[in-house]
Amino acid sequence: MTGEGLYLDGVTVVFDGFRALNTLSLLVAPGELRAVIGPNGAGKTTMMDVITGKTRPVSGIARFDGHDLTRMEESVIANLGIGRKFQKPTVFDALTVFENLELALKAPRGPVACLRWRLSGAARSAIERTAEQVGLAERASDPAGRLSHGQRQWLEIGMLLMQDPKLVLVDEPVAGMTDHETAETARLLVGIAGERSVVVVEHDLDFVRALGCRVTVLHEGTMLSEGSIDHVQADPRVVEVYLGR
Ligand SMILES: Nc1ncnc2c1ncn2[C@@H]1O[C@H](COP(=O)(O)OP(=O)(O)OP(=O)(O)O)[C@@H](O)[C@H]1O
Repeated sequence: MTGEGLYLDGVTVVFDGFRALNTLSLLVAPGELRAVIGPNGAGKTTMMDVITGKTRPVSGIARFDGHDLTRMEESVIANLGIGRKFQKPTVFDALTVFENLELALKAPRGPVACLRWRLSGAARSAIERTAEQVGLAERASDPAGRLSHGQRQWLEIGMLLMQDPKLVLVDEPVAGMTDHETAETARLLVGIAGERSVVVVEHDLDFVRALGCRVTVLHEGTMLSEGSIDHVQADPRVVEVYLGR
């Protein structure tokens, strides 16, 4: 992997005089998997919003592979290769798993281009590879509407992967999942990092432990602690504001 990765330094976001982010700094290396935890209102969503260009900081640096994210439109940032998965999946229930992945594939745009668009062998293999990667190869011809809650989340992660992103942001992926699905999701996310950076916001600490990655704890819009899950769980400041509650 080449490039600078994600670089936030001194990022401050103010809503009506309230500092939702307060000089937040965060470095995520190319290929790194990072978990972000913190109490409600800590600024996790706002941080993701700054990275995708939805929210503008009043000060600080936000860069991805050297590109200044604070000056780019959301669509331009998406085209840089930053993909975001929200909590609620947006898959098409009537289409099969394969068709959902096909739709998400970078295809030529415009009506004429679409008419000429035929699924090439390479595209088909990419779809099959992704279905395998997200544990849905056996379900490729089933309508997405028949998938379980967890499988739908994986399909949406697969749809993001079809765009070949360099950075994937994932918001509370295991909320509402069974224990088995949660364990599988950890395995899936570990598997997709390496080729790309992955930032996961999550409250479920058993799941975060299963990710086996560096953990950043946010509190009141800034970084409170960072390190292995054992390190942050033993940090008295983290216990006081988050774990001890
Ligand atoms: N558009 C907005 N206008 C005003 N205040 C906002 C806005 N968006 C977020 N905030 C405030 O900023 C703070 C940080 O919110 P944020 O949603 O980023 O926290 P979070 O860590 O994602 O919380 P949660 O775990 O509950 O999702 C909160 O106090 C929230 O009320």
